[in-house]
Amino acid sequence: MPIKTQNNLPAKAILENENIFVMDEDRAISQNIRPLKIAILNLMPLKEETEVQLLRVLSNTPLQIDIILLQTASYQPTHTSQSHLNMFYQTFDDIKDQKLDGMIITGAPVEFMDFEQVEYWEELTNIMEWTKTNVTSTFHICWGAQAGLYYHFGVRKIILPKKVSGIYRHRVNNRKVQLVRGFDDVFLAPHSRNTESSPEDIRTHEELVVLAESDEVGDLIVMTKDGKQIFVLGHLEYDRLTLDTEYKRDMAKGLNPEKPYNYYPDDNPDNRPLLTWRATSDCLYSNWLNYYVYQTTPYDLTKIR
Ligand SMILES: CC(=O)SCCNC(=O)CCNC(=O)[C@H](O)C(C)(C)COP(=O)(O)OP(=O)(O)OC[C@H]1O[C@@H](n2cnc3c(N)ncnc32)[C@H](O)[C@@H]1OP(=O)(O)O
Ligand SMILES: N[C@@H](CCO)C(=O)O
Repeated sequence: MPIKTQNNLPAKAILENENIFVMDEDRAISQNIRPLKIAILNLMPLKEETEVQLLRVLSNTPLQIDIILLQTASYQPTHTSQSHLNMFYQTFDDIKDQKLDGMIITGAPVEFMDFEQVEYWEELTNIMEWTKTNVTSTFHICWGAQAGLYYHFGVRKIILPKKVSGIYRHRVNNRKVQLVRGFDDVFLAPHSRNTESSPEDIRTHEELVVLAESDEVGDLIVMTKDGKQIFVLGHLEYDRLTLDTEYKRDMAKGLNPEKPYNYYPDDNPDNRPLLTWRATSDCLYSNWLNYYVYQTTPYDLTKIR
């Protein structure tokens, strides 16, 4: 660490309570290194929750990170207060003349729409196109990953017969690749989605490599061979209770959801879920920041190609 954000960002206080923001500004300045510039295009409706989750995983490295929070301009979010957005968020227009070391494009609950129906699709595709020349490595999550695979590689999105929700077992296909260095042969990771990116389309594209997959729910980690684009089709950033909240929300709506798989002790929703994916999540984000961002990015950002 440390992560540099505006001091009054609520996520900062939450993570300080977890002892995450451990280095003070004076020490950070005395280190005399260039902080990494990482933008988070936050497409999730519960933006503050996502901020906490992503800042937590990004903070598990010795690197200094400057965070830029981005919202869409062509779609105005409705579940995050305007004052929070005004205070902490910028739009693509504000930063498009900069170069960045890394960018994260989050998930979004728009799976059932065709990509082109999503109100900010044109803006998102402009951003994705821009990342190819202005960002060292871009990390896409869940719907953001499906959208990136579709935009960059034409990988189709397929609606599943029923929602995938739970903690699934995955295997690593090639542990020598740096993104999964330090992973165990098998590991657990959350998924929460009603769609998947076509496994056939992914496998027929020679630029794409599948690094981790599950017999039950398919692909989890896909990347381009050059590491410039990472696609994570699950939610390793999720908190202990995120799937629980989604399940109980859908119960309350009368949607009769299935219990998240392999999640509650004794499969009983009254029991506190065990956190079984945090070490993997920390390892994945640290590997990304280290090998695909820090070791790859030029000291002079204008030299990104
Ligand atoms: C597949 C994945 O990537 S998983 C990630 C998504 N998961 C989550 O977001 C989990 C948390 N979300 C939730 O629990 C719910 O979405 C809630 C409770 C926040 C809101 O649910 P509802 O009120 O039923 O949905 P609502 O119709 O208001 O739209 C929800 C979100 O869908 C998105 N959305 C809806 N319509 C559109 C549209 N036409 N274009 C673009 N985005 C849209 C927006 O992100 C919207 O939230 P926002 O306006 O705050 O950005
Ligand atoms: N994670 C999402 C899936 C829907 O896009 C939810 O259950 O809210």
